Amino acid sequence: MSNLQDIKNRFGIIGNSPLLDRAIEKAVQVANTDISVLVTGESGVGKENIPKIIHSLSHRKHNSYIAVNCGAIPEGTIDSELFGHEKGAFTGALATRKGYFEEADGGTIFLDEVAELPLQTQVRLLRVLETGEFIKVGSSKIQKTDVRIVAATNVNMLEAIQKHKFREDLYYRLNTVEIHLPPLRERQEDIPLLFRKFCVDFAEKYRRPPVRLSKEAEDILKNYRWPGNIRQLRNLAEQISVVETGKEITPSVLKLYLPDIDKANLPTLIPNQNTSSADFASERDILYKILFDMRNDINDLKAITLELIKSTASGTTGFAEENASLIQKVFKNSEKLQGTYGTQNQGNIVIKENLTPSNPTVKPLEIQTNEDYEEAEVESFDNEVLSLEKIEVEMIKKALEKHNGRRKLAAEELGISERTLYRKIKQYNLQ
Ligand SMILES: Nc1ncnc2c1ncn2[C@@H]1O[C@H](COP(=O)(O)OP(=O)(O)OP(=O)(O)O)[C@@H](O)[C@H]1O
Repeated sequence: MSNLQDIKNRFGIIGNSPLLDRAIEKAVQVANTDISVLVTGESGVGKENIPKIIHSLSHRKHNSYIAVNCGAIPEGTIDSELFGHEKGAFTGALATRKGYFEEADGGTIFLDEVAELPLQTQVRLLRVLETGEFIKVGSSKIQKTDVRIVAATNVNMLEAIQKHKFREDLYYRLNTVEIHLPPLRERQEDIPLLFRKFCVDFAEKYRRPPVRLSKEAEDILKNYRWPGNIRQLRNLAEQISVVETGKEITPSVLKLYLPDIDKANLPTLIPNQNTSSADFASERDILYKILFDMRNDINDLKAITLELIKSTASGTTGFAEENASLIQKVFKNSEKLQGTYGTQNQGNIVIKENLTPSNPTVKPLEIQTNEDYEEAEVESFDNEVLSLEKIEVEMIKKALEKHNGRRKLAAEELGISERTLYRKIKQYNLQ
């Protein structure tokens, strides 16, 4: 199959812009070679489609296609994930395990967010690219694999090289052919097409009448900057399809949803007469921080419990001595946490869900103080308190919405690393 429209249909790609067509044509041309391809373009432009096209039109199509998000794998385990490990290579390596490069022998590996690879992994990757050789973690045996690599990035690689975050030699090996996907603002003609298609899909999914777009609203969509690209357009179409069901979308409706025109989708705090807006901002920051600290402590506690279970099961003693530092860390932190609550908020912080009229799927947070808490009706209040996990999901969604899907900025706002954010997006299936 090589007809452009057939390929678009097969992979659900919407759009007729010459820049998009050029990218797909290039993917078709290189598919049947083993050349390494680097797919570049901003976040949300549809880079994931390109390696799929390449694999399915290549002679490797009957073998494995493995997509790996390099940004989502913790640094400590990425070598083992990619190249495998021997039994006993590290604590927890209970058996020998194949890595993706061994699993994908004869097939294709898509390395998404390749710029996130740690430097030591870049060295291993360069070796696979040059010789097809790799060594499992904890082994000295050289193994061979025959894998086609397609990588993707939304960062400026030359800048990453300059900052010594990415190896220059690896960049040139990966970038034998570059396929660039244009940002949505450079594909204006595709915007109404994409929007309509997404709205029809969501109307079907949610069993509602589809919305219609007025000519004026269409012009606004075409001239908007779309910093989050197609991902942002898709999210917008979903929100509108659910909330404005069956309506004609006019500029005034549309403006409610475009984040840099209307900030209504950000978390809102219940105003307290004596509090300035600067205080609200810092209170929100403190809340973010407390929530993420709490989450980390819970994970540490889980680790201790697991160790405890294991040592009980195997009948070994000395658990407390062996884990003294971990135990100390967890309990020190929890004291700190109680102190923080006590001084910052003098009691309970209660977080409630609330629906906005403009968007019932987006739930801004309200923060209540102790006084409010005493006034609240306990029964209904119990139902409204969010679980920690739900709060975390909401926080992440808000931060992503606020920054139009730009994970770097969202991670900065949340006070977590980009890598942690990638993991959480995957964990909660947020994008
Ligand atoms: N041409 C297109 N037609 C229809 N849907 C598209 C198109 N391009 C992208 N999408 C959709 O947009 C969303 C984002 O695409 P994708 O995940 O491939 O972006 P990306 O460039 O890999 O982003 P990131 O760099 O953040 O990983 C996906 O839901 C995808 O299905």
